[in-house]
Amino acid sequence: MTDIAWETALEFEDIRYEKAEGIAKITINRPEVRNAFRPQTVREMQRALEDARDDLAVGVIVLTGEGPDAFCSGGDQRVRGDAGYLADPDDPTRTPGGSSVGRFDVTDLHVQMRRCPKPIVAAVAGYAVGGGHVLHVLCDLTIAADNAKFGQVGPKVGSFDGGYGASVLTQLVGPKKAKEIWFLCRMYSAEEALQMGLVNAVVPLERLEEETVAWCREMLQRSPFALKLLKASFHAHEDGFAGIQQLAHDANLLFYGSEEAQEGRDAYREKRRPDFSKFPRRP
Ligand SMILES: CC(C)(COP(=O)(O)OP(=O)(O)OC[C@H]1O[C@@H](n2cnc3c(N)ncnc32)[C@H](O)[C@@H]1OP(=O)(O)O)[C@@H](O)C(=O)NCCC(=O)NCCSC(=O)CCC(=O)c1ccccc1C(=O)O
Repeated sequence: MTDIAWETALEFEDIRYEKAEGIAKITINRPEVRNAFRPQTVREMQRALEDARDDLAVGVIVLTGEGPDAFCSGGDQRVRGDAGYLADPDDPTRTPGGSSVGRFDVTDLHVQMRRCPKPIVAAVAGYAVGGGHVLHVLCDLTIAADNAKFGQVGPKVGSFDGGYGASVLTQLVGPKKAKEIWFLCRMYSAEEALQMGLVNAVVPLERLEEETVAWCREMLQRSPFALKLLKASFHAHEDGFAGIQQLAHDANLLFYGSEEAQEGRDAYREKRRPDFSKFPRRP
């Protein structure tokens, strides 16, 4: 039993989005398909993540799946088209945007999770499979229930994720193990996942939320800006120019708070030449 009072933050169809004590929780709520995501699910998750990012009261985000059977089983294979995913409820041959050419909606979600300045914690019960496994890999931390099972199934079902699904997995478990996971499509227990560095902790199923909330509360005690910069720093070299851009813009954010930067701004507003002579040329 968790001593936290979740309150609905925004209403959605495929997900639940709740908040409490500075924690935002996104729950994929499609247990009838083991929490597989369709394009609408992904768009709702994007909207919730955007809200959690912008809410100054939120410091940590939890991603989880409804029920004990699955965190997420990946893309909903019932709406998989010949070119991505097609899921306009009024016309299953079209995407929600109206095009009859499908798209991979999760690409943007992956980037959003990666760039989100707040830690994202996966709470995994049951299966984290396929595109669902990639979602937990992209979370900053993963707490697993003892019934969790992890695996990639792409080569079994005619799919693969050579993006973050391969590169970040390699960072976590090493290239040999990452290739084993993708090439053989085996399932791994929570204990095996812990041993290979794929998850941070394994707890009894009934304690999953309690433990996840405890980790979140601990992070909420830490400096939010330090956590934001740490996350960006961890990703900087892996994400190339995009990673450098994030760190550089964060540095500019800090620079804006300095007298030196303010002299430039004030001089422009006051229509005078800026005087930077009093500022040190730092070695
Ligand atoms: C997850 C299982 C191992 C769970 O097994 P089990 O507990 O025995 O339950 P089942 O009886 O199999 O399933 C119950 C029920 O759910 C339906 N279901 C389960 N998963 C899916 C799914 N992914 N899509 C649709 N429906 C699903 C299942 O059919 C049952 O329904 P019934 O009506 O009762 O028959 C097992 O269920 C399983 O193996 N599931 C399939 C896993 C899978 O193949 N996932 C897709 C992998 S490919 C993928 O995820 C896309 C990759 C991707 O996201 C991506 C990658 C790179 C770029 C872009 C993208 C992108 O946008 O998609």
